[in-house]
Amino acid sequence: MKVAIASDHGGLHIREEIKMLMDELGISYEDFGCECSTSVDYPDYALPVAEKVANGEFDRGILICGTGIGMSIAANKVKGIRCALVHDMFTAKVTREHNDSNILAMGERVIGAGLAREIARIWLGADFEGGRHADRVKKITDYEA
Ligand SMILES: O=C(CO)[C@H](O)[C@H](O)[C@H](O)COP(=O)(O)O
Repeated sequence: MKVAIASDHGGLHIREEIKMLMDELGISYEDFGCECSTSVDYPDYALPVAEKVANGEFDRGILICGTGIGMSIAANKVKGIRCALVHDMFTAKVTREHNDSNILAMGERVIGAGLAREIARIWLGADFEGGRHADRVKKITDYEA
């Protein structure tokens, strides 16, 4: 699995934590910034990552900002993206199993690095169940088309 990861200035610390986790898990990733701790605009990071996942260059994406909301709103504008904003471990699992989410968004001003790490670990390891959930996801992709 190849993961594209990015954050704005509000998500720098969790981004580093998730990169350490992926190193430990042997998951290949590319970091698309931001490079600085000064203020940047989350769409400049969410949209390129979402496009790289949508076009198949990467299998999954992880986006972090202050709340995760801006990143998720922007990413979900890209056709083919199902970005889930997650701040608990139950939802991390179910959004993979039921929604086949291909981008995970989290907010560093909402949860700590330890919980973010567990959420990412669960989300990266969970599989789509298909079946009735595939019919529901297809209704979304049909609408997009
Ligand atoms: O988009 C967001 C809010 O939904 C993100 O949390 C941003 O990180 C946040 O808006 C940045 O705020 P700042 O006051 O410019 O640091």
